[in-house]
Order: sequence, then C-alpha cells, then structure tokens
Amino acid sequence: MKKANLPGAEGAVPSKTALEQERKILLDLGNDLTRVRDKNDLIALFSKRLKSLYSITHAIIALIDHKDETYGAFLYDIENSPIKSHPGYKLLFGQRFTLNEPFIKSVLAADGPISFILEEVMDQPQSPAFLRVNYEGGIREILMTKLLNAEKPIGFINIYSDKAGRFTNEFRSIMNGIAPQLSSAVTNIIKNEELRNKEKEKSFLLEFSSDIATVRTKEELARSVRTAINKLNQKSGYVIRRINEDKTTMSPYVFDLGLKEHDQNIVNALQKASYPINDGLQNRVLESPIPLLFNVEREIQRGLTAPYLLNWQAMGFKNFLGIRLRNGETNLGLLFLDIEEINVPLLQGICSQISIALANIMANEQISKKQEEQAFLLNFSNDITQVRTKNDLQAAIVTVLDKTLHTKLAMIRVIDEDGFHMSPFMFDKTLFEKAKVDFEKMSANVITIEEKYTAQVLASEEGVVFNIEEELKSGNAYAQLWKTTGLRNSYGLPLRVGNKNIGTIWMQADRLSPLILRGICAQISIAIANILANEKLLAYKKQLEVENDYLKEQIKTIYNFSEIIGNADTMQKVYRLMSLVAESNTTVLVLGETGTGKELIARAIHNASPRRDKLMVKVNCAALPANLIESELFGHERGAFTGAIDRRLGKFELANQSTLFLDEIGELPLEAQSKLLRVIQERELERLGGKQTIKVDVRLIAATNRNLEEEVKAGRFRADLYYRLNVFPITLPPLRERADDIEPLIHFFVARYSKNTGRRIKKVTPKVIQQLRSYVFPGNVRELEHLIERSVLLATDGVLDEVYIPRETNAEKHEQAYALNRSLGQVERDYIIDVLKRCAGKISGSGGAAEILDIPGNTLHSKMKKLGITKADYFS
Ligand SMILES: Nc1ncnc2c1ncn2[C@@H]1O[C@H](COP(=O)(O)OP(=O)(O)OP(=O)(O)O)[C@@H](O)[C@H]1O
Repeated sequence: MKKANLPGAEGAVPSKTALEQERKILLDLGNDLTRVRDKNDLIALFSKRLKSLYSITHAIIALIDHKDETYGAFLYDIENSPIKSHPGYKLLFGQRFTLNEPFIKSVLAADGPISFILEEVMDQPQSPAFLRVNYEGGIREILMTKLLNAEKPIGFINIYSDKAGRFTNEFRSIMNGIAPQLSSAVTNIIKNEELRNKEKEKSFLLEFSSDIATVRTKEELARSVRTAINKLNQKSGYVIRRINEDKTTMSPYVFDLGLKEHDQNIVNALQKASYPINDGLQNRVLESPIPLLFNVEREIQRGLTAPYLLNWQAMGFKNFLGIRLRNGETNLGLLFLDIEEINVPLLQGICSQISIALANIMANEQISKKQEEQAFLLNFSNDITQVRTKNDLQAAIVTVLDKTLHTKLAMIRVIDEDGFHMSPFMFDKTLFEKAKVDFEKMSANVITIEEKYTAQVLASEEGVVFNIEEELKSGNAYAQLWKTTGLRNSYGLPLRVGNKNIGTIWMQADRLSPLILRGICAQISIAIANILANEKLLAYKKQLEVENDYLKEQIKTIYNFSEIIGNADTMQKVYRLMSLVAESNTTVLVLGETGTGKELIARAIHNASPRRDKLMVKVNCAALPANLIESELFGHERGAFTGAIDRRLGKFELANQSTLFLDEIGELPLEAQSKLLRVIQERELERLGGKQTIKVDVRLIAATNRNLEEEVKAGRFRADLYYRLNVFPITLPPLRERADDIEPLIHFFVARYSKNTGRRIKKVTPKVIQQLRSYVFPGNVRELEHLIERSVLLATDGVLDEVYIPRETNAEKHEQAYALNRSLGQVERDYIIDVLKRCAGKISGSGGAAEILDIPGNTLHSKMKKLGITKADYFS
C-alpha cells in the first residue's frame, strides 16, 4: 500500500508567518474546542475554521467500538459533503467497519495524521466501502488522524479533499496538534450525550412511572406501555404474558403488534393461546435477571418449536427481547418486545414499572373477583337456604352454576345408608348428549365409594380437578365423555357435613376458583343433607303412622283376652301343649275351624314366651292381594316396583326378636310359600328390590282352618313348607264338641260387652243359655261372641232373655233332614240325650235337663228308662 506523505514530508520548512498562522489557528481552534458541548457545534466549527484556510471538502469523525472491534461515523458534515447525492452515501450511515484490515491498521499504526490517495487504496482487498463511495463522489485524497484518549485510540478524524496532494505539512501539523483537543472534545461530547441520554431516560422513566402509577386496568396498562415504547422511537410490537393459575402455563395479557399489518388468523391464535412455561424460551426469560435478546431464526434453528415463535417467524419478526416481570421474588410473567437495539437499564426500568402496575392490576382483579365471588356465594347461599326438595335444589344449582359460572352439573351422588354404595341423586341428563350415551342409564351403574375416581375425590381435602386433555392421555375412561362438553376441566368434589362424607358432586367447567368450589360444596352439602334428612323424616313419619295404625289395631285385640275360656278335656289338652311349647322358639301350627280361637292361642303362646316384651306381629295371608304378600312379608326398597314410593319394612323385620303370626297360612300363594320357606330355613331375607341380606330372629306361629295335608296332596301347598310349619301342631276343638264351655263363654262375653257398651246385664235367662247350648255354632266361639254382642245391645232392663240364633244354617238343615227321617220315639230319645249332654248330665235341679224340658225330674227318669238312655249315651 502506498501511503501519502507523513507530516512534514511535503514542502520546505514552514515560514515564520506560516508558523504563526498555524499557532493562531491552533489557539483559536483549541479555544473554541473547549467550548464545544454538542456534536453539531464541533462539525460546524471545523467547517468554519478550516475550510476557509485549507482546501478541504468535508470532515467526518468516526468512533471505535472496542467491544466488537469496529468503527463507524459519529459526526457527519452532511451539508458540505460532496458525496451526499451518491447512491451509496445513505448506505454508509450507521455502517460499521472492521478494525481488522490493512488499511485501517496502517492508520492505527501511524504516529500522526496519515493521508491516502483514494485511487490507490480504495480497491485493496478489505478496504472500507466509504473510500470508493467518496472517490466516486469526486474525492481524491483522505487525511486520517487518530483520536486518542489516555493513549488509547477512540476514533478518527477524516478530512477529505477533491484534489490529491492538498494536505500541506502545515495542515498536517495543525491536525496533529489539534488531535488531543479534538479527542477530549469528542470524549466530552460522548460523555455529555451519555449524560443527556441518562437524563432523558430518567425523565422518561419518571414520566412513565407517574403515568403507570395511575394504571388500574389492563387497557390502561396497554395504553401506557404503548406510549412509552413509542417515545423510545420504537413502533415495535410487544406482548405481556401472565403466568396462569396453573403455574405451568402463560397466556398473553396485553398484546400489541405495533404498526405492522398481520394475518388476522395468526393474530387471533396468538391472542388466545396459552403456552407451557418450560418451552425453552419463556423459562429462560423468567430465570434471567437481565433482559435477553433473541433472534427468531436462530432459536428455531436451535430446535425450539414454541408455536408463537413459528408465528413470529411467519409474521416477519427478526429479533425480540424478553424480560421478566416480577413482584418481589415472584415471577408474574414476561414482556416480549420486538426490538433491534437494547438499552438494558432503560428496559429494566420500564419493566419494573410494568411489573408494579401488573401486580397492582392483578391485586385489584383479585380483590374485585373475590368480592364478586363472595357476592355470588352469598346469593347462592340465600337461594339454597330456601331449598327443601330435590327439585328446588336442582333449580338453584342449574341456574347459578350454568348462568353465572358457566359450569355444568354432571352428577351428584350420595352415599347409601350402607356407607358403601352410592346412588345418583341429581344429574343433568342433557350434558352428555353429544356423546350419544344415555346418561340416565349410565348413571344407574352401581358405584361404590371404592370406585377409583370416587375414592380419590372422597379422600381429597378440597376435591380433584381433572384436566380433560391430560385424563384422555392417561386413559381415564370418563375423559372421552367429558370431552364432548367442550369444557376444559372436570371437577370432582366431596360433599361433606362436618367430617362425614355424604357424597360427591361432579361438575364441568373451564375454570373455577378454589373459593367458589369450597363455597358451592359446603352449601350443596348442607342442602343435600337437609333434603335427605327431610326425606328420611317424612319416610319415618309415614312408617311411624303405619306402625302406629298397626299397633293400635294390635292393642285393640291384644288385651282382648284376659283368659281363654273353656274347661273341656279337649281344651285342657290344648293348654298342656301350649305350656309345653311356649318357652321355646319352636314353630307352632294352630289348626281348627274358623272362630275356634286360633289367634287367641297364638297370642297366649307369645305372651307366655320370652319374647312377650315385644309385640306379636300378625299377617293375615288371606287378606292380602297376592302381589303384595311378598312386600308385606319381606318389605321393599324405594322404587322396587310401581307404587313403591318409599322404603318399607316387612312384617318379618317388624317381628324381629318377637313372634310372627301367619294367620290363614293355607291361603298363601305358592310363590310366596317358597320365599317363606327360604326365610324360615335361612333366617335371613332381602327386601324386594334390595341388595342387602337382613338377618332376622323371628318365632313363627302359623294358623289355618284348612286341612293342610289335603292341600299338600292337591298341590296347593308345598310339602316342604308344611313340614317346616307342622313342627308342633295344636288342634282346637269346634265349639259344638265342648258344649259345657258354652255357658262360661256366654258369661264371659256378656261381661265384656256390658262393659264395652255400658249396658249392665245382670242376668242371662236359662232359656237363652239353653237356646245357645242347643245351637251348633258353625262359626264357633266367634259366632257365639257376635250373638252375645248383638243380644246385649238388644237387651232391656239388664236381663238378657233373648238371642237371635240364625235359623237357616246348614247344620240346622242337616239336623232337620235327620229329624224328618226319624220315628217319634227316636226323636224323643235323641232330644233328651242332647239336652242331657248340654246339661252335662245333670237331670234335676237348677240348670238340669228336667228344668229345660219343663217336666218333673221323676218323669224324666222314667222316660229315660223307657227309652233306654244310659250315662254312656250322654257322656260319650
Ligand atoms: N276360648 C276362648 N275364650 C274366650 N274367647 C275366645 C275363645 N276362643 C275364641 N275366642 C274369641 O273368639 C273370637 C275369634 O277367635 P280367633 O280369632 O282367635 O279365632 P280363629 O280360630 O283365629 O278364627 P279364624 O280361623 O276365623 O281366624 C275372638 O274374639 C276370640 O277372642
């Protein structure tokens, strides 16, 4: 490379005047330079002072950046530049040139000003472009002088001339002399500029901070940040992202793409998305105490696939800056700014202001949200306190959840009384319509507290949030169903009263706050507990009414007997058998015609048994419709059959630890017989429609007026059941076979009905007694009782002297028929035997046969002799 002349190399030794002039110029320049504060002043000074004296075109000051070993123009003398119309001129603005090339190295190596003929250097390999541009603009020579600060080069002053060889020694010497002052002027300018910038930054930050201090809403924040960015002469876009409640994702909070036009689809996608924090970019920003500058292409090349990065690439963003926003030690989010240059302190200042504003807004939002939630819960609680029935609750829940919280109720299940199974309590059958499943049917599936997800919910403190997408991935079978609602989460929450789990509630929503969840659960729990208690209360009330009716009915009859009347041998046998069996648990079968006192005997056995403290329970198998017998005996669950509105205990359960009296057992339908047999064998039962087995301890007494053996033969009664029942049979004699018991029974019933009706009957005439004794009583004791009851009502003057015996009974017809076929003697003989029988063989005296027959005792004796009547006849 051919260098131009060094200082002093050209021309002769300067003349005295030249030296003086030079000194003067130097002095003036030096004086002026000390006053220079602004870079414009400096270049103006140069133009003014030097141009008039020396033939130069223009000057430029370039500054070195040692960090990246480059230099570039700092001050231009644009006005005087002869190359300003050159097409390449504008390109030189802001351009940096390397220090690592021979041309500039030679400048740096030179001790003082050094000049170059452009033509010689401009096309050398690596020569800076400005040389050629200047040449093409008519410049021929350049004089470059290093500017030093504490011996270290800080830049150059380049003087240009449109003619070669114009830089005289004098001029070089001036430049050499002026260089130190120029250096310090430049340093001052830089410092000044820095100071001014700092001042500007300060006032900017101050302004920004007072602006942002008034920010209360997201919109105000957006406006304030935009203004600030604009003031920094950045029309760039930015996004403030906030960390979501899940702490694992971030979503755009304030979003402003600047002035550029963008594809609206991309913009929408960017605005709505939420991004995982750990995407290799956001996490880096959050972890970094200083702002980070990223290059979109480079990050993508590094393998990052964050969707927003790809969108930014598509939108033409090149570089962006990421800076975290935090409140104290807590990260709130970050700011991404589309920017080329980075002024770290300024940005940090801006961001700390944004952070404060963001924290304030968030706190504000939280407060107003809390207030809203509290107001909501208050309303909800008001609504729910009115709730008494399931329908009320459903209305309250659906209105509030759906309309106010955009939340759907999927299902409420309550834990059954067994503490294990769970029954659907309430659900929205339309919720999973899109899944094309019959939710109503599905909800009927048996669920227990051990079911996987239910157990998880019941064990949780405040419920479980199932993110539907994640559940899908983990193979949760319900997630497919949940997904069809289009909502993001499924919430399973325990319903509790105190510490007791009473059920679960399942809801679907995008987001629900913990406060709301807790509130809703507590309220619904109480409401459900109330409803259940209410239902139970009603059921109990009903049950009590039924039991009460039943007991009343029982009490009516239970104290009906104070004793069993009758001393006939056949009755004595009955008493013996009763006393033998009463103490045990043995099943007793009481046989006998209708009205012979079978129930009376059954009660007497019960009352003589260890179970006497509990009421005997009676079922009349003939009085029940066939389809209700089973439910009557074994009870039923709610909904077991049409009309089973409530749960009902069966007579077996009612008779637990007592005696169950199965009256008219012969009338029991076959189907019920087999069920009865099972219960007798196993001593346990299941309610109709129930799943639980219930153990019972019941003593059985059955009664029938049928001949069960014949019923078995005819296939109407199960043989096995017969054998089970016929463990200890007691047969009651018909009344007609124990005529002697008739009179005591008459007195017994007269006393009872006198008392009941308030009519005091003092006497029953012998005629009446005789009439009754001679009657056959097909209805046995019950018939006698009814006859007396009626007669008591009809009696006058306290004397029962008439009974209304039915005339046309079959027995009478039979007797009449027999009588018609007999001789008079035979009739007389039969009649006397009969009367004797009824008078227990007593012939004369009061109540004797002679009195009844209204003949003297002697006459009767002789008649008996004549007719051959012996004791054997009337005592048989
Ligand atoms: N020995 C008795 N002493 C007093 N009262 C009796 C006697 N036998 C029966 N009765 C009365 O006669 C009525 C009918 O008796 P009960 O109902 O026990 O007969 P039953 O054999 O069970 O009749 P059914 O076969 O029609 O059910 C009852 O009012 C009962 O109190």
